[in-house]
Amino acid sequence: MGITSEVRNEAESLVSGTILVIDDSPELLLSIGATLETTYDVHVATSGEAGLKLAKELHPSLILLDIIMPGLNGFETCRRLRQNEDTRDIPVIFLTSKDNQDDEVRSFEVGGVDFITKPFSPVVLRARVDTHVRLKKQADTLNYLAIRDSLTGLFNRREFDDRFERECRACLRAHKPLSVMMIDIDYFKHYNDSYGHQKGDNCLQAVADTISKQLQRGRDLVARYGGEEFACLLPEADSDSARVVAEKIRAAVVALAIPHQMSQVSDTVTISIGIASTHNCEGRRQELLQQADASLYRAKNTGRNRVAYLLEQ
Ligand SMILES: Nc1nc2c(ncn2[C@@H]2O[C@H](COP(=O)(O)OP(=O)(O)OP(=O)(O)O)[C@@H](O)[C@H]2O)c(=O)[nH]1
Repeated sequence: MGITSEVRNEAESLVSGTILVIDDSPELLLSIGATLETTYDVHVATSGEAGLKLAKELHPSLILLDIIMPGLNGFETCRRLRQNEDTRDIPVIFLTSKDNQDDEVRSFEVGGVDFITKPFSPVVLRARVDTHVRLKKQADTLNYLAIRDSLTGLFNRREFDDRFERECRACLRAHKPLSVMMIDIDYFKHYNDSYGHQKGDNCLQAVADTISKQLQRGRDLVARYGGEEFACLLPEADSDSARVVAEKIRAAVVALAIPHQMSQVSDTVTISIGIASTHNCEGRRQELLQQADASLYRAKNTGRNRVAYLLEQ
């Protein structure tokens, strides 16, 4: 099953997920828990401060947020949730008092998606929570698909370019190096010709998976950059470290031992890798990619199944 159908099934499955309720009233927490616990994993916080902390840890599908609480009130809590990158996309439903239209208007102004009036009807609470959790899952699915390649599940080229730009800025600020690698499967046209396109797709998935597994630092990333070409970004890695990683990736693909009877370098699938590194990527992203490509070209021309690099400049 491909990535697209997997995520679609997930999004269409019965509503479920984690709900965070932020309210200082024990009775209300109990009755909300009793209403939602059969379907959802319900967590509670009794203050805005505790709620902000839990929201970052749990990343819930939805937050139910009381307005009047000691310390941070609901509006301020929501404002802070929206300011934080980790929590800004979590939908918030406010719990408002009956007949307070100002609160209802304000709920939307600070970024709430809905409000429920206290005392609430369990049926209405359930219906609204289900609706917003379902919408959130659909939005997550679309966001996920927008940045992924559907065959391999890796980031797509556009996402690679976006992250490359951000990582360049971060490395510049921290005065750290950065390396990029272009990876290409050797004689892949012959592979398709002799084993068929489906086997070719399986091979691409296996190589993609193997590359991902060799990237161990949290900020390292790999994308499918073209048909049988992958690009890796290694923030804070100089040429020496990038070469170590590249060699590990090359060896791991050899270790897959996928038969390739039409390859002219081996009887199994191999890859070639080109590296470019820099200590100053200011305005040089395109140039770095071209250099990595030029290195890849050299790896191909000097025998394939090898790593070639340009020293950082
Ligand atoms: N199965 C499959 N093949 C693909 C996909 N995308 C690109 N390809 C194939 O990848 C092959 C790339 O071939 P070339 O660029 O000629 O290079 P190569 O045969 O790998 O030779 P070298 O790179 O010089 O070692 C082409 O035959 C494309 O059809 C894909 O999604 N699935």
